[in-house]
Amino acid sequence: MKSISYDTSEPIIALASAWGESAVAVLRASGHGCIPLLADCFSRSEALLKAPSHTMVHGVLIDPATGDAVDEVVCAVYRDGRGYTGEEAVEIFSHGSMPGIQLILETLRARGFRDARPGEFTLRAFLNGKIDLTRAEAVGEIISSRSRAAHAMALHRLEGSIFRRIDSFKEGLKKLLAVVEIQLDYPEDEVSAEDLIAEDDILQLKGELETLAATFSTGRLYQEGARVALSGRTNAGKSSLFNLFVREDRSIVSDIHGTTRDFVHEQLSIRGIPVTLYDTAGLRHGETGDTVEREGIRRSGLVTREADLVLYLVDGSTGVRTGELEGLDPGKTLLLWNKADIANGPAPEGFLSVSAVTGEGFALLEEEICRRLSGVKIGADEAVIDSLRQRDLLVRSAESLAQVLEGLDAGMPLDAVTVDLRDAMDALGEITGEVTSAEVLEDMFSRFCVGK
Ligand SMILES: Nc1nc2c(c(=O)[nH]1)N(C=O)[C@@H](CNc1ccc(C(=O)N[C@@H](CCC(=O)O)C(=O)O)cc1)CN2
Ligand SMILES: Nc1nc2c(ncn2[C@@H]2O[C@H](COP(=O)(O)OP(=O)(O)OP(=O)(O)O)[C@@H](O)[C@H]2O)c(=O)[nH]1
Ligand SMILES: [Mg+2]
Repeated sequence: MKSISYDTSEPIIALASAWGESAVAVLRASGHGCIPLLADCFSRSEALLKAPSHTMVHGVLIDPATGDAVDEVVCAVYRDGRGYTGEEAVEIFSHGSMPGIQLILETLRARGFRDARPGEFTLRAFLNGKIDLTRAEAVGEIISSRSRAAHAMALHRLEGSIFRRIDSFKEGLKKLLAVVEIQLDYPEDEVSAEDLIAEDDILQLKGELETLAATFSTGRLYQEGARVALSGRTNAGKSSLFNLFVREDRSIVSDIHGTTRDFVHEQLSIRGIPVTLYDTAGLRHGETGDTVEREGIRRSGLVTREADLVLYLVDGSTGVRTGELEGLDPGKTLLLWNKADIANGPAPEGFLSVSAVTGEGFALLEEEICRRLSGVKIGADEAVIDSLRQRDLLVRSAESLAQVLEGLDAGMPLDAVTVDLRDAMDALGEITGEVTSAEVLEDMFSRFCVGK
């Protein structure tokens, strides 16, 4: 545990801001002795050496080999045990010039810094006990978040929401294990596992683990988004509804059947869920269009098949054609009764009434899309996971508890049941990083960006 194939005591350096021209760039240096190393190539060497933690020093970086100025910078100083990495660190705010950044990196490499590996600053923060693994993962998740909702959820995790949940699960298990382990020390007392372990407690804990594991699909949804396709016969109003969603005249609308020839798509956000919305070529029954239209319909069919949710529009002024709803997958189809403003009658059972022209029913439609995609409603302060690693470990922990319950039912001896209890505990320990192999750490942090 905690033995990584590269040296975590060496001073490291990396560009922390994006690689490119910018107003100001940030370079991070971390590791024992990095302040004196930098002071050797700084115009105000004494000021840097004496700077208290969490203060800034302005000066000029100088190449000590030549005495040439490298760049005018501001250094932020973090003393041992403080700051992000929990070790001596300096952030250099330089001009955001690409050749300038390269020159700084070269100068510092020559002074004994080595280039940081991806995620190495965060790895050090973990190894130095500044953050647990759920928070370390949250840092990566914040950076890669693709929607505001995903960002807010990841920030919540950085603030410790998952850590606290796991910790409370661990507390519950710890109490159970304490009782059991005392008993194991006195094998002469004949107490059965069933007498010691309350099945209800295990059942409840198992349920909570499964509930948290299940939030993974929500976390993924808000991060990766969903594909939603508009489908239906020609002239049903798909392109009109598409334009209402994207709030511009993106797709051509006309009363000519077969106006949309090829699918069109746009990115949008529906109640915080990133959605790729597709407008497709309308379907014709009986009559066949020209070859271009047929190819458009074929391509649209592929889009519909791949979609997570299909909004199937029926023109409410002409109604449902016989057989037109056959072959739709009810699991991922939302039936819409469009043109409610001029429809002959109310929406039939199972249809949601909307009008792409007046906007009637649109808010309800958005709500229904959100409900259908996420399945569950997530409160603002609820913990949601977005890590496959955490999900798998939660499932493993819950499975171990299932084993405990089976063991109790089968009248298994106490020591056998204890093995499963301990495994449930170990899986939780892996989530926060108390028991984690070097391979897991290397794998996790290698997916971070350099400089993080
Ligand atoms: N300049 C800068 N901005 C940054 C970061 C950074 O490392 N540097 N961060 C990196 O991701 C994020 C913020 N994370 C940080 C976490 C801890 C500390 C820190 O100095 N902690 C002190 C306590 C400070 C206090 O008293 O509030 C400590 O642990 O001693 C700083 C930034 C985003 N912005
Ligand atoms: N009154 C009314 N007219 C609508 C509504 N939605 C669409 N229309 C009209 O219906 C006609 C067809 O609309 P489109 O959005 O082009 O229909 P489409 O489903 O994309 O048609 P294709 O691309 O041919 O498959 C247009 O004249 C629209 O103005 C609605 O809710 N109410
Ligand atoms: Mg169209």
